[in-house]
Amino acid sequence: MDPKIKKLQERIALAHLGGGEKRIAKQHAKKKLTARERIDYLLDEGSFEEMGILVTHRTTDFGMEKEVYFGDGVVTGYGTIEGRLVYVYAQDFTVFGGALSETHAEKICKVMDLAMKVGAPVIGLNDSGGARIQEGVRSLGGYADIFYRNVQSSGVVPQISAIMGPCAGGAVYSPAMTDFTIMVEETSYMFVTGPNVVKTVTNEEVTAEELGGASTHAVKSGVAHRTAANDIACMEDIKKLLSYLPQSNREKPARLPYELHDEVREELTDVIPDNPNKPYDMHNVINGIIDKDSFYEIHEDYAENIIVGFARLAGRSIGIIANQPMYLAGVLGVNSSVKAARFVRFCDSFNIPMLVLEDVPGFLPGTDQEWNGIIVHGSKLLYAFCEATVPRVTVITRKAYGGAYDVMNSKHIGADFNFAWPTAEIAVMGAKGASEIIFRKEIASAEDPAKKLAEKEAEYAEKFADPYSAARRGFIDEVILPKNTRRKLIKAFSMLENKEVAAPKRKHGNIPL
Ligand SMILES: CCC(=O)SCCNC(=O)CCNC(=O)[C@H](O)C(C)(C)COP(=O)(O)OP(=O)(O)OC[C@H]1O[C@@H](n2cnc3c(N)ncnc32)[C@H](O)[C@@H]1OP(=O)(O)O
Repeated sequence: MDPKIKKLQERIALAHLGGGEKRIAKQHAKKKLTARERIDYLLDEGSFEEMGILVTHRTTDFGMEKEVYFGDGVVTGYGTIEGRLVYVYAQDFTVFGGALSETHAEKICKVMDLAMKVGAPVIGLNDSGGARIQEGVRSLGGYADIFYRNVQSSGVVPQISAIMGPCAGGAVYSPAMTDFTIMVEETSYMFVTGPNVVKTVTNEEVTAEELGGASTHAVKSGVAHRTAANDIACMEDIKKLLSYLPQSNREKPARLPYELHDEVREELTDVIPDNPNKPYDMHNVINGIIDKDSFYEIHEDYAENIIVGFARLAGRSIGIIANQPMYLAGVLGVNSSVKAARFVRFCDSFNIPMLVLEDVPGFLPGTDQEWNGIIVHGSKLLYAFCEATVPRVTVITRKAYGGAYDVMNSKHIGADFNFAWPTAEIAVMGAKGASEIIFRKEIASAEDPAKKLAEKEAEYAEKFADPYSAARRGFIDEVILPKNTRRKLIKAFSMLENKEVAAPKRKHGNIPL
């Protein structure tokens, strides 16, 4: 063989070996795939084109010149998923524990820059011990170069992070600034400071899993949008998520071919209980409206009083934001407001129409909420809806009370089409609370105050606990039968297909943070 060709082939073979067979075996023993195996599962077969396979680090401190690996601990390049272009980087834990060096960061930045120029998603498969300790500040600079690009790319191309091993210290901020973070159960963790530092500083004893494992971040902090049982499930999940998204903010999401045959859904007729205080599962409403089995939920186990996720409606990708009466009666709180606001902004950035399903008795009262800033956090959701210019449709299924009525995509803040079911109650507050305030004196001076309260409650409910007062003013465009909701929404979103809104000229708004 030509020695020049042999030299190239040897280098490529070495690059494919990463940190060597022993370290690969260690990675497998931890039930983790290697960087290259992950890319193989993620991309269409044979579509991966690697970039920078021969890059090596430039460090000579601490004897590093003797420890050099082709690729320098990260596999980068582009390929396709279901035929659509994506850029990918996968950190290779077998090389210096996937630690990020100056050159490792340069490789990541290169694909991020290309993604911006071309307009295609970036997928980061993170598995790293953090900053390459031997490189000091050069490694920190590399992180900052990535953070800067995360922000420049935000709202331009979708960015998805999979956490498939350690992710600690400053390294956590790149995934946090991407659009979606999916964590692999039991083999991944994310924290700013690990259990040892926590013990030293606060004397708290906590395991890495408790502090920053997948379930902690999916349930308690909301840092993880989804979790996956293992590496392969994680790759499948990324593919599914991408199917709802456009390539960039310059496009609309792809519409799947769909033959209409099931627009009337009788199962929605009885979904609302007779007793207005009885909970029901809003998932039943969602599934009663969307294309079969198309709901992809985000933050499923976090702030469960609101549901957000993607779905398809006659093949069209939509974002759904829905109050969940099963949890805290569907009230808006600090966490649910932030969860929904972030999702609304994502949908708006990427031209994904939004459907709001509303059953909200108001904001969660209490010192905990007030002291944790419900005023600021609740206003994030209001702000996010107000600035959204994508097609926006609301269906009020039951309660729409108080300020929460305004916030949940009311007509007043720019919604395009607002439907209500006959079971809707659109009012300042529930009939009991309202009667206790406005008829206080009458009730107190009555012979039987409880009876009087019940009478007044019924009177108030009769007057306001329905959709008609709002419909008379045009705040509701149409009161519809639940079974026709799907049909009405398909038509409304189709009518809104070419919606355009000219935004005022400004650098950016100042969303309350
Ligand atoms: C932006 C600011 C930051 O990132 S500050 C955070 C800096 N990073 C750290 O403090 C984490 C240091 N590493 C660790 O604690 C452990 O290696 C972790 C990540 C927990 C993994 O443990 P374990 O699965 O047992 O693997 P291990 O320790 O045997 O490591 C595998 C090989 O990787 C290396 N490694 C690891 N981290 C780094 C790093 N940050 N810089 C350079 N090398 C690193 C280890 O030395 C080890 O190498 P080798 O395979 O034994 O040759």
